[in-house]
Amino acid sequence: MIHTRGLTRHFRVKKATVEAVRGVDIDVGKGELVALLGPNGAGKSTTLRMLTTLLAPTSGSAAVAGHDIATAPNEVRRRIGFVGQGHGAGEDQRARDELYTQGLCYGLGKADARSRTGELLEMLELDAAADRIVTKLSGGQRRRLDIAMGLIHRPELLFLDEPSTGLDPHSRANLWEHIERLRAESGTTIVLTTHYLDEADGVAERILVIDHGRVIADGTGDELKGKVSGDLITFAAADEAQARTGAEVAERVPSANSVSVEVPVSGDPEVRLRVERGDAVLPELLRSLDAAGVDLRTVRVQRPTLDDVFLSLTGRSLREGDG
Ligand SMILES: Nc1ncnc2c1ncn2[C@@H]1O[C@H](COP(=O)(O)OP(=O)(O)OP(=O)(O)O)[C@@H](O)[C@H]1O
Repeated sequence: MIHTRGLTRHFRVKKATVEAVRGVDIDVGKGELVALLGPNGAGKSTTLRMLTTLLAPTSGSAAVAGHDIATAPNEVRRRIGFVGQGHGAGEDQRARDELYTQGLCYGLGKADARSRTGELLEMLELDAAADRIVTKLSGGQRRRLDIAMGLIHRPELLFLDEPSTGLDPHSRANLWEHIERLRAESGTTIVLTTHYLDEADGVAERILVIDHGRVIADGTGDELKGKVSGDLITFAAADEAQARTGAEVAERVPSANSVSVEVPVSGDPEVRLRVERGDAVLPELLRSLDAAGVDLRTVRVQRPTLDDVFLSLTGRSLREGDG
């Protein structure tokens, strides 16, 4: 559905060149739900704008929905839907009219535009809001209306640029339910951008991690996390001396690395270590800590997160740029 090779976009800003996207190769198959994950300014939106023919690449090529973005942009546009970061819907129309007009703009006949409008209002649970003026809709309803607008012409491929930004947690969860249902019902291929780790992890089947204009990792959430060295074990001891003894014990765990002791101003001192398989080493570690007389307060084993993945690839936390 998408094949890009060496896709690149530079911007001239005063006398400097901003390399927003630097030689990106992306392959997305039919029916996939793929997230482009990266911090602000990574090049996600610029990539999407090129794939949707809104922006010409500086170099490289891309075929989208079977057509070349440079030589057949109209063919591409006919087959895709794009929901950008702003609102697509106007201000003073009713939601239903907005959708219907959009259908006519895309060349649907009147009867088809009317029935498609009804279908989408139902699918995105906008029935109750259908006769309200667009500006009176809630943030979540407005975003769902944007998505309905992007879907009016039954595109094979839908691009969503940061669809949940600005929504409260409840509306975000609700939006994702709708997107997942839409996919299950229509098989639409979906490519979205996000800088929310939990969203990429929870919703996407495949994640492309983007940083400084390049794809630096590509895989399922589990595959990406599997590349990070191991699980994190954290245990709290009754006092600092015991925590230090605990850290010495932890150092002897065969696969242990990055053993550290953290002594918070309030609360119990903690020992952290990375191990290959947390569940496999925990029984022996607990026995050894007990034998060394460490009075344990709590123990946690955490699988790596996507933030650990990003940290191990870039040396920076994605959360630092999280809005
Ligand atoms: N029209 C433009 N002119 C100049 N520079 C631009 C333009 N559009 C984007 N950039 C720059 O290109 C880089 C990539 O921006 P882009 O918007 O693609 O990032 P992003 O990953 O989508 O970030 P965000 O999550 O903030 O939308 C940034 O440094 C941005 O400032």
